[in-house]
Amino acid sequence: MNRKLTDLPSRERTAAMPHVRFFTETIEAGGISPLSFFEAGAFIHDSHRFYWENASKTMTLVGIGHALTLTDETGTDRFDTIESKWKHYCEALIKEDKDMDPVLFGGFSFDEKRSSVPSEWENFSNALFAVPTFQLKIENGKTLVAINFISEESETALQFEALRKQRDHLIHMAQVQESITIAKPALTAMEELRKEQYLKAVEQITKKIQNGEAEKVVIARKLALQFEQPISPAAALHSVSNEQRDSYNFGLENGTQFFFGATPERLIEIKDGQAFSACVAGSIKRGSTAEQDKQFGDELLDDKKNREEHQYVVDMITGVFDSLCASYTTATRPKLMKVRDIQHLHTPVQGQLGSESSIFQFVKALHPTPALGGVPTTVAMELIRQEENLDRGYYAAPVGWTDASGNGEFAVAIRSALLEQDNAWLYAGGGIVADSDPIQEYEETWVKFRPMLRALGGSLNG
Ligand SMILES: C=C(O[C@H]1C=CC=C(C(=O)O)[C@@H]1O)C(=O)O
Ligand SMILES: [Mg+2]
Repeated sequence: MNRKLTDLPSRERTAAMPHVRFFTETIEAGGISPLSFFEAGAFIHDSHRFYWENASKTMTLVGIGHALTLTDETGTDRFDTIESKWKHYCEALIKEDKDMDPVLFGGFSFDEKRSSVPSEWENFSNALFAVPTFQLKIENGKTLVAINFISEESETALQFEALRKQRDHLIHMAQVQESITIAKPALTAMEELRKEQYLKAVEQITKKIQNGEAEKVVIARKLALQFEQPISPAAALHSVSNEQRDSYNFGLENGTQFFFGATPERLIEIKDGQAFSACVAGSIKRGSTAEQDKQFGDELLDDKKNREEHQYVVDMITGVFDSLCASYTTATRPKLMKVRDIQHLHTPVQGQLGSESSIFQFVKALHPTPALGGVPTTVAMELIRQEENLDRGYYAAPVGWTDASGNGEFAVAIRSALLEQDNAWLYAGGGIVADSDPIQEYEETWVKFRPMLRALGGSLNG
């Protein structure tokens, strides 16, 4: 194989990292349903799968099995840790021109200071990323399947041949045998956890903002759902893929747990030297008629509180682009972003990448944007820890992928849920500013729970 070194800037090898060789081999396959491939993967590599569908529906990724797993226990340096580990492996990559880049897919925790209170997120470290053993990518009408294989050994031909056989079996199952389980088990219980504490927190935070202790703080809350049967991750993905045609639909499997969602909010996309982000903050529900929908949208565009909530996000993201891009452009005023269950104020930002700016540097500089944290960021983070007192886990944090060439895309994992067998935890929050009203913010979180309630079969009426 001709060795093609990736052109990532070389970085001194992390001493503790093993000396490895990173093989990848791509074939073009006939039509494969990504969800059938995901489903078939359960028979080969249960508990180590991922799914990604971009919002524009131009690219779908499915990962089966872990050729490489990267985690972070430090918390504070989780972005740098994953970036340096990934660069180390990329430098060992051996690929031919016909091969697609291996992808690294995963998510980060929202907060480096994890809650000491036991929570459903205990089995998630501060970052969980994987290079899949079998990687399906559907883009530009092409269906590509790659084998990724990392080894410290010199003789790997037999292992690679065995992987080719598994790959062919996986493709055959996905094309011929698997049908997606779309059954939605009946909901047996739904609990609003600590509703009164949430309302109290919004009231307290609003007062603190009025007293000048902060300008904006996002406060979230949680629903706990119980079902008659365990929920199939493939069925959950099948629902969001059909119902949420304008969102990033994602799923990350970790043992018996599955974190998935349908988020409208891009954090950063890097493609061929261009950087793209989206300021999404300020919300109103969809109307029940086209006329009412337009009326609500116009109301949102003219609403002082929501425009203020939105502007904090624009100021912060354009500030990051100013520092990491050679140049950037943005819109002078927000437009409406209408997705299935809600409409938002939306200001896109686009820039020409600066020479040393990587996707992980953007993720580190952007997270948390004021759409998920607040202003000032450090003050808002402390107030979230004190008043919201919820282990957000990977909710509202960056989730997405990058490849060996520095391209990639991350969204923020809102409109999301964590599944474990017959349990589900759903998360939703909202930006609190001086003019916030606790009941209106509470109602807004019900609108944001809708995508996951719809996908899981819960009542949409709050
Ligand atoms: C924090 C959430 O939404 C954020 C993103 C868009 C609009 C928001 C809002 O209007 O409050 C929030 O900043 C969530 O959906 O849980
Ligand atoms: Mg809001």
